Amino acid sequence: MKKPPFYKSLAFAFKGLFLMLKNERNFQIELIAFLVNIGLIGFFRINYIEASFIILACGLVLVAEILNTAIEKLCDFAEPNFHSKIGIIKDISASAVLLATLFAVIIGILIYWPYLENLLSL
Ligand SMILES: Nc1ncnc2c1ncn2[C@@H]1O[C@H](COP(=O)(O)OP(=O)(O)OP(=O)(O)O)[C@@H](O)[C@H]1O
Repeated sequence: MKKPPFYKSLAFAFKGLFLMLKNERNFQIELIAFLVNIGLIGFFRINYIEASFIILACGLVLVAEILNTAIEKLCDFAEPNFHSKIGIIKDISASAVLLATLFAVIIGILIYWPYLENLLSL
């Protein structure tokens, strides 16, 4: 099969992103969390390095959610009925999102804490 040109591959990827935005509730929530963080970065005037860590942590959660959704869809396609192996694959896939979220929360606490203390002590 002939490889599609680069711009078409890009268009397919954007189509995938659009489908995530339109159909996946968890992805929508995580995107809102990312936007809230962008607001907090502006509000607290967080420095560039710390802001980069927050953006990276949020980005990893979103990427993990996309991969988890792709694996879930592949599972549903391969085995539409209940199957214990499918359950294990889906649980492991979901654990990637959980772990990325836990690390993002830890990073958030470590970075925002001094700014919060500063705000509350004024
Ligand atoms: N075909 C299946 N066979 C066995 N267990 C399944 C199957 N489908 C789902 N499960 C179990 O139910 C859980 C939830 O699966 P589901 O596909 O609904 O994902 P989800 O986490 O609810 O994601 P989303 O909210 O994106 O749909 C899985 O982690 C798995 O434990």
